Parts: sequence; C-alpha cells; structure tokens
Amino acid sequence: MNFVVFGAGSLGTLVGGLLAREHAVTLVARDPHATAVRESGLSVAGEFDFLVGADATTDGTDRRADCAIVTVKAFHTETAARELATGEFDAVLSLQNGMGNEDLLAAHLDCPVLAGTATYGAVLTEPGRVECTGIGEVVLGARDGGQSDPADRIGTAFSAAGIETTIADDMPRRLWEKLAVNAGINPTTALARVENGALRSGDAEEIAATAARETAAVARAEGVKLPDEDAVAAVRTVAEATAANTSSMRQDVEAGRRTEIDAINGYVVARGEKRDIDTPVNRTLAGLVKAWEQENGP
Ligand SMILES: NC(=O)C1=CN([C@@H]2O[C@H](COP(=O)(O)OP(=O)(O)OC[C@H]3O[C@@H](n4cnc5c(N)ncnc54)[C@H](OP(=O)(O)O)[C@@H]3O)[C@@H](O)[C@H]2O)C=CC1
Ligand SMILES: CC(C)(CO)C(=O)C(=O)O
Repeated sequence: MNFVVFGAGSLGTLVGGLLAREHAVTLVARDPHATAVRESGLSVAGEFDFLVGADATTDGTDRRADCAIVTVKAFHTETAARELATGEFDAVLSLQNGMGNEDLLAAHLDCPVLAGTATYGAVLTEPGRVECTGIGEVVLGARDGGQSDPADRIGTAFSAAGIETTIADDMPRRLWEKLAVNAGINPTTALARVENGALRSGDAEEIAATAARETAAVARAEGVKLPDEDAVAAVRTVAEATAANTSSMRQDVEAGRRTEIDAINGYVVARGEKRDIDTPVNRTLAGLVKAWEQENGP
C-alpha cells in the first residue's frame, strides 16, 4: 500500500518509519525534518534500530495515496483536513489523542474517515531521527463502530509492517476509554510536573481517577457503554505501564508549547454541559492548564 503521514512529528515519523519497511510512505512534515528524511533517510532508534528510505515534503496539498494517516496535534486538525481535501485518498485514519478529530476530518473529506488510537511512545530527537520510547499498540476501525473494509485493509498493512495492530469494531468505546486515560493522566502530570507513575497512589491518583469517572459518565450519556470501573482501571493500567513516561501534556508545558487540553478535558466539560452532567474535576484541570497557556504558552 502507499501511505501519506500528515503531520510527521514524533508519532507520525515513528509510524511512517515502521510502515516504510514494507510500504511506500510520504511524510508531510516541517523542515529541516522533511529535507533530512528525503536526503538521508529516516532513522528509528530506541526500541528499534534501523534506517529506512521514505519520501518527505512540506507541502500537504494535492497528495494521493491509499491511506492518509493524520498525526498533527488536535488543534491543527482543521488545517490538516483542508489540505487533505485537495488530495485523493481511499481512506483517512486519525491516530491522534483527544476527541472530535474524526468528525472534523469527515466534515472536509469525502472518503471514509477511520478512528485510531496509538500507545507507542515516540520522540523526534533530531531531524530525520525518531526514538521509540515504548512499544505499544495501534487500534483502528470504523469511527462509528462496526466492520469496515478499509479498516481491515489498513490494519492488515500495519501488521505486515510489524506494527502491533488490532482492528476493532467498537472504536467509539475505545476512543472514550483513551479519552478517560488522557483526561486523568495528562493535565495532572503536567500541572504537578510528575511522571505518569506518580499517579499510582495518593491524592494525585484520586484526582486522575475522578477525571476518568466523570469522562465515563459523559460517555454513557452519549450512548457509549463505559463503566466507571473500566475507565479507572484503564488509568491505573496506563499509569503503571508508562510509569517512567513524561506525558505529552507535561512535555508540551515544559517546552512552552500549546497543549491538547481543549480536545481532552475541554471536550469532556463541553459534552458534559450539553448532557447536563457536571464535570468539576475536568473543569478545574482544564481551567488551570488554560490559565498556564494564557500566561506562558506560545
Ligand atoms: N508522541 C507520542 O508518543 C504519541 C502521540 N499521540 C498523539 O499523536 C498526535 C501527534 O503527537 P506528536 O507526534 O507527539 O506531535 P508533534 O507535534 O511531534 O507532531 C505533529 C507534527 O505535525 C506538524 N504539522 C502540523 N501541521 C502541519 C502541516 N499543515 N503541514 C506539515 N506539518 C504539520 C507539526 O509541526 P509544528 O510543531 O511546526 O506545528 C509537528 O511537527 C497528538 O494528538 C498526540 O496526542 C498519541 C500517542 C503517542
Ligand atoms: C498514554 C499517555 C498518557 C502516555 O503518556 C499519553 O497518551 C500521553 O502522554 O499523551
């Protein structure tokens, strides 16, 4: 298959590099990263150790591929959607964190938009070089759930490239569960400046668990079966499995970058308001991170 990876920073470069071992891949990325990949290849380090050839460009318009994978931060999804709409794809797959990305993409595109989650850890360490900080899994499927031929084809292509992949028919529940994990872990670790493992005990654990319970309540009001216990268990499992991780939101805050708070806790608060469900912990966490962004963000 041939793939375009739109927004190849940390995660997109890792996924693109893994796919390029088996498929034709074009990264849509910023310079100097795009030029380095085009001229010297893409180096994948950490849990892997290989150099692979891939095409790379800074121009995301007029692209054609069997599949475009979207890996921009959530606040760039609208721009990505507009650029992708100038191209031709059999399907577009989001691997982003946060909610609302697939809807935004679908509003601009006339091909199937698939939902995905990724638990691989990735850090772009220098132009042309990405480090895999943890082997996880990609889960993908139809964004409204059910079977999907494009999801089957793309999932099979991911597996053929050695990416741990599950093709799922319950993506809405999986997206909400990942949202509960991110709503619990990301702002708590960003505000407290602690590693994910610090959320395994004490008040921080309870704050993260409460944010996850509120997220599950909103999910259920939206018709998604996500019991509180499952959402809390997912936070505990991820905090344990990624104990030494610096969450992406903590990385953003420490680097003075905009965060994905609007698509994570902000989304829970907004959907909760629509359903008359109070989400005080999510509102507090979102409010604090937004206050930081206003004072310190770009
Ligand atoms: N990194 C990880 O381990 C994981 C990340 N995720 C999720 O994946 C998504 C991406 O995260 P991550 O890879 O860390 O983020 P990055 O910021 O590293 O990567 C996104 C890249 O896309 C670039 N970009 C944005 N718009 C365009 C455009 N129009 N044309 C070309 N390039 C563009 C950005 O450039 P610029 O910075 O200049 O805007 C940036 O280099 C997020 O939703 C994140 O939560 C999920 C699981 C793991
Ligand atoms: C799963 C988790 C919390 C891992 O750090 C993550 O997705 C993130 O940092 O954004």
